[in-house]
Amino acid sequence: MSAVVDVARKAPQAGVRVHANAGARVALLGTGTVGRAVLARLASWSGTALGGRLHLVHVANSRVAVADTAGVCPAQAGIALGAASVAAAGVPFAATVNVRPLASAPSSLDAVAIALGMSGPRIVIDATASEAVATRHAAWLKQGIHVVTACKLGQGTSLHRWREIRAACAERNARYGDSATVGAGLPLLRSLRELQEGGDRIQSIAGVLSGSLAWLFNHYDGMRPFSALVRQARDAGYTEPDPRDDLSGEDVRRKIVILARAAGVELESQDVEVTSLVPPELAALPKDAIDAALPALDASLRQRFAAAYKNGEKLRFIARFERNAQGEAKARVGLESLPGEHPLAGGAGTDNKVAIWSDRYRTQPLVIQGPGAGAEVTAAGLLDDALRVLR
Ligand SMILES: NC(=O)C1=CN([C@@H]2O[C@H](COP(=O)(O)OP(=O)(O)OC[C@H]3O[C@@H](n4cnc5c(N)ncnc54)[C@H](O)[C@@H]3O)[C@@H](O)[C@H]2O)C=CC1
Ligand SMILES: N[C@@H](CC=O)C(=O)O
Repeated sequence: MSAVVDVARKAPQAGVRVHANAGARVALLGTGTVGRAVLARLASWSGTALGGRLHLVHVANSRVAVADTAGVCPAQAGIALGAASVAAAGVPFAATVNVRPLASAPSSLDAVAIALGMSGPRIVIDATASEAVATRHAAWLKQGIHVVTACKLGQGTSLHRWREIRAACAERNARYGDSATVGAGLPLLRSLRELQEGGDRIQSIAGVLSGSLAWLFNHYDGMRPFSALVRQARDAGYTEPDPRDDLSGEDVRRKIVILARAAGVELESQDVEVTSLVPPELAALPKDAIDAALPALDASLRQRFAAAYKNGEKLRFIARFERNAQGEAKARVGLESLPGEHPLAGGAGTDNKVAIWSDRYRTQPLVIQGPGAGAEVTAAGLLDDALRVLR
C-alpha cells in the first residue's frame, strides 16, 4: 500500500523526462513479499537520479501481468507500473495517478522478452520462487537480457542448469545478478569471486545461511512452541513461500551449492548431505494443510533444545563445505549443537554468519555477517544488482 501512496504523491515529478538510453528497461516477476518491496523501493526513487536508471515496463505475478505498451516515457512507465502492479497483486488501488492506460493480461512468461523490446539494456528481476521462471533464465540471457534473481532455483539446483546459465552469460556478455540468492544481498558471492580473481583458492566455508532458521533458533527458548515461532517467521516474510523449504534444509542446500559453485567446485545438489527438521507426517502434506500440522515439529525440537541447554550449548542450523588438496569436496547441512562461545553461535535476528577459509585466510577465516532474510534487504540486494548491470 505504501508504494501506492508514494506513487500518488510523487506523480507530478513524473513529468521529468528521461531518455530511454539513460537506463535499462526492467521486467519484474513476482509481487509477493520481495516483489512488493522492490516496487516500494523503486517508487521511493521516483524523481531522483536512481529512479531514472531503471524503467519498469512489465510487472507480473502468477496470475496477471501489466505492461506499458506505449513505451514513450520510461520514467513515467516506471511509476505507473509500480502502482498498477500493486493493484494486480490484489491490493486496492485508487486510480488517482495520471498515467497512460496500461495493458493488463493473464501472466505469460512469453510476454516478458516482448515487453522488454529488442535493444538497449534490458533486465528481468526474478522475485518468484518459481521453477517455470528459473528454467527461462538461460534463454533470456541468450537473448542478451540480463537476469537479476532472488530465486535460488536457477543456480542452486542441477549442475546442468547452472552450466547453461554460465554459458549463456559468456555467449552474450549478459550479467546474472545473484547477490540476493545467498545472504539476501550480503557481499558473500561477490567476496568469494573477488578472492579468486586475486589468485586465492577457497578451501572451506561454514556458517548460518538461513535467515529464518537463524531467527527461529535465536528466539527459541524451549518454552514457547517452536511451531508458533515458525508462524511468526513466516508472517514476518523470512521464510520461503512454503516454510518446509527452510525447515527441511532444502533452501540451505541450494545456498551452499551456489556458494560452492562460486568457489570453483561444480558440486551436485545430491552431493550435499542434508538432515531435515521436518517429520515425515509434515513432509507428506499438501501446502495448504501444513499450518495446522506445524506442531508436529515441537516435541523433537524441545528435546534437542533441552539437551543443548544442559550442556551450555546453542542450536544452530549450519552449512559446511570443504575441499581437500586433491580437490575432493564434501558438504553437509543440518542442526548442530554448538558451544555457547563458538563463533557461529553468535549473531542476532535473521543474521547469517559465514566463515570462509582460503589460502589467504588459512588460520583466521574471513567472516561475513548480517541480516540474511527480509523483504527490504532482499529488494535492496536485487536493485543493487540491477544498477550494477548498468555500470
Ligand atoms: N523472503 C525473503 O527474505 C527472501 C526471499 N528470497 C527469495 O525471493 C523469492 C520470492 O520470495 P517471496 O517474495 O517471499 O515469495 P512470495 O510467495 O511472497 O511471492 C512469490 C511471487 O511470485 C509470483 N509468481 C509465481 N510464479 C510466477 C510466474 N510464473 N510469473 C510471475 N510471477 C510468479 C507469485 O504470484 C508471487 O507474487 C523466493 O525465491 C525466495 O527464496 C531471497 C532472499 C530473501
Ligand atoms: N527463506 C530464506 C530467505 C532467504 O533466502 C531464509 O530463511 O534465509
